[in-house]
Amino acid sequence: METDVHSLTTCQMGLSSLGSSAVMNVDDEVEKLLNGEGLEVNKEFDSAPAQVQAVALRKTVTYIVCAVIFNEKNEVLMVQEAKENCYKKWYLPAGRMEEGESIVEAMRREVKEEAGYDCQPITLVLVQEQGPEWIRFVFLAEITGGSLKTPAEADSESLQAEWWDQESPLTLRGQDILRLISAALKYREKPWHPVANPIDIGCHVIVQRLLLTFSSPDGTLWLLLGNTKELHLPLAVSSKTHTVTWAANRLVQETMPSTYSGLDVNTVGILGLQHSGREPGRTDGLCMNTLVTLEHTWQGPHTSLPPPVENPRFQWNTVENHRLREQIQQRLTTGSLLPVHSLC
Ligand SMILES: CC(C)=CCC/C(C)=C/CC/C(C)=C/COP(=O)(O)OP(=O)(O)O
Ligand SMILES: [Mg+2]
Repeated sequence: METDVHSLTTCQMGLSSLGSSAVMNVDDEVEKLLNGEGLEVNKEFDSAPAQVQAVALRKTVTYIVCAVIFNEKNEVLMVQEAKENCYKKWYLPAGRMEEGESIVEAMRREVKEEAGYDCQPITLVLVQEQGPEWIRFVFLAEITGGSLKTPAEADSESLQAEWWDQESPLTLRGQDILRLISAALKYREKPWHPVANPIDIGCHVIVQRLLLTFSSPDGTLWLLLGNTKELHLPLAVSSKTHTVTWAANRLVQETMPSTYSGLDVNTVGILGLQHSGREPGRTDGLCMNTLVTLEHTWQGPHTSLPPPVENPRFQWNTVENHRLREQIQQRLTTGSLLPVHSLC
């Protein structure tokens, strides 16, 4: 027990109170992420599967983009599919990202091809993932030009587009889009998280940068930091066999193995999503900057403190900078973050 207390006392030196450049670096990283900015992805990861290979679009990863666009009557833009397996069924403008595209370019291309309109993103409203093989990016977007695709313009991309009042009967290609429409409508009615559009920073793998927090009952806020070279927010690479957000669990498992089974790791949402697809095979990855909470699943004598770190490459630090602490706590209590749904 003494070891625990000692290690925690050592760690109670706060970010700012240390005053070193290493700590300033973390404050700086946190500040940028809270502002929705990105950070370059260092190639040295803090947690990764045994083999880390660059992901390749359409080979090891499929990104799907999807747009929810409303008109002034709150009708939603729908497209009638031309593909054999869903012929004449209706869906949101959506499709697979192509090599060399950014996420926004892919979304705009799909809307143009399938619905006839030019558009621009308002914000991402939802990211869904089924592990690193399938990730779907859902935008709330608005029209900037073009015209509704008519049946006379039918081609292999779609048969036509229409505005749907969401009540008239319509044969849908999949019920999955109802959740996407609701997410976009909720944001349109009340923008409940800051605008979150992709940040143009390339990465070769699918990785999470973690703002991994522990909150003590007295209001102390702790961050788990990597300490190799300089203190930094940990980077956890996803593995093929799990959901993308499971990488946070692996990092906790590796860092606090004795207590892991009594801990709850919860990815609350995304602060920013980094991607640049310009160099196929080299920048097909992405980095999700996520806000994650760690909690004890039961309450006991020592559960007001973060679980002891058993791996020398990591440490807990308290957030001493008041402004940063309040901002993180506010984002945690209001849940004002881009949601990420892990579907398997
Ligand atoms: C993470 C997650 C929810 C993944 C599953 C998404 C999903 C329902 C995939 C199946 C359908 C699919 C491949 C849509 C792509 O759009 P499309 O078939 O319209 O592609 P295209 O326009 O490029 O032909
Ligand atoms: Mg499509």
